[in-house]
Amino acid sequence: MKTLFKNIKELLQIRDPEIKKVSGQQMKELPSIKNAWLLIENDRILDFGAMENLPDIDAEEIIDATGKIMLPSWCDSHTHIVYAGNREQEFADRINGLPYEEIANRGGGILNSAKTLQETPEDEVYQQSAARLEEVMKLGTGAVEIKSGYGLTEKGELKMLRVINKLQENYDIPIKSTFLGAHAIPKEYKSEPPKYMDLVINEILPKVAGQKLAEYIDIFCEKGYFSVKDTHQLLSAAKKYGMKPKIHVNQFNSIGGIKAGVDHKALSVDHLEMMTDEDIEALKNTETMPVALPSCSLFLGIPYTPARKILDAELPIALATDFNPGSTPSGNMNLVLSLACIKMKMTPEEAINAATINGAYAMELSDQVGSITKGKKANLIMTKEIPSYTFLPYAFGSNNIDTVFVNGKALD
Ligand SMILES: N=CN[C@@H](CCC(=O)O)C(=O)O
Ligand SMILES: [Zn+2]
Repeated sequence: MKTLFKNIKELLQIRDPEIKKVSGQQMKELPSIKNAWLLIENDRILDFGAMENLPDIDAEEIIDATGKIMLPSWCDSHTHIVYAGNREQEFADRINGLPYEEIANRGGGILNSAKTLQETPEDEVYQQSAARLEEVMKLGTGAVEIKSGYGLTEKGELKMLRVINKLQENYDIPIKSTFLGAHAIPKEYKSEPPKYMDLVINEILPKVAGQKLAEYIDIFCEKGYFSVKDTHQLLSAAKKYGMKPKIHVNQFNSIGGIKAGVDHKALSVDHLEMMTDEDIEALKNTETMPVALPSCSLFLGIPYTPARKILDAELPIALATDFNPGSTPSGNMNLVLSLACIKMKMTPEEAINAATINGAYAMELSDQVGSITKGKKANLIMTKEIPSYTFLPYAFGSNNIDTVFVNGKALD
């Protein structure tokens, strides 16, 4: 089945197949064709070009995209979409002056979500998570990473990862699975944290790997959570199973997590709200993608990742949502794009690159999604009639998407 899109106002993010990510100055450029056509066959991009050179094409379906912009779907490389219940009470507590750290110290936060997850039947966790996945797909997300980390017991962690696997089976977008057993130290291990690390490394990790439930390993490397030493220990253990690191670092403090991630050839280091010059240096000449999560900064009222400092160092950046019940109860990549421009001073071109091709890189999906490239998946966004692509981050809070295509099919 061939579908031809005609009269596209602008077709964005056209890349050669060998481009896997863009960095620094390169991020200022967003290659495009104005007044374009795009041909897809079944689930793949077949060809594209300028309307003035439109060849004779025999397509079963023709879609007139006059006034509309088309681009690859968002690639959200950091989420915790699988969880149970919500934490709106903590949201109200924070408004009343209780800090996020204090809520966590009182057994709320991640431990609160872990309790709910453990008490919720697997099917119910699946239903709640599937609803969130469908919501973000309609908002234009065409590839996503999902972490465990609200189980914090062998049973709970495996339950979460099975739910992620079931989502992978039942949904058509690429979904990557990450094991985040080292997300917080459960209450019963508070006096002996090394024993929890022992459980994660020697009991849970081998089962996760044995059952092939996750491709990546994650840890919350942060004061009060897990140390740099824990990080080295876990990442070394995971390497034996071929699991690459994608880790939570520098959210509240810079304690050496970035260097640890880079030493273990992390695919990505995520959060990065607190960045020292040494952290920037550690990222230079590496293959590790820095990932910023501006919706988390908005929701918690913490600093935004210093994007300009990172880009000025000629490093790349990817943007992701961090969708989770505690620090970011939103999986809206369109809002992420706006926040990146408004609060992190990224240009619209930089933000779109960060949310597409660089997001794909941070999930090792550059050969499938993240750009308009022949042979890539037809996971696409067609906007409403808008004046320019800058309107997308500019008109924050509005839904400017007309239709989302997954594997070439329009979502209803
Ligand atoms: N920072 C660590 N983990 C999550 C938040 C978890 C929660 O509060 O439930 C994050 O990425 O923001
Ligand atoms: Zn996170």
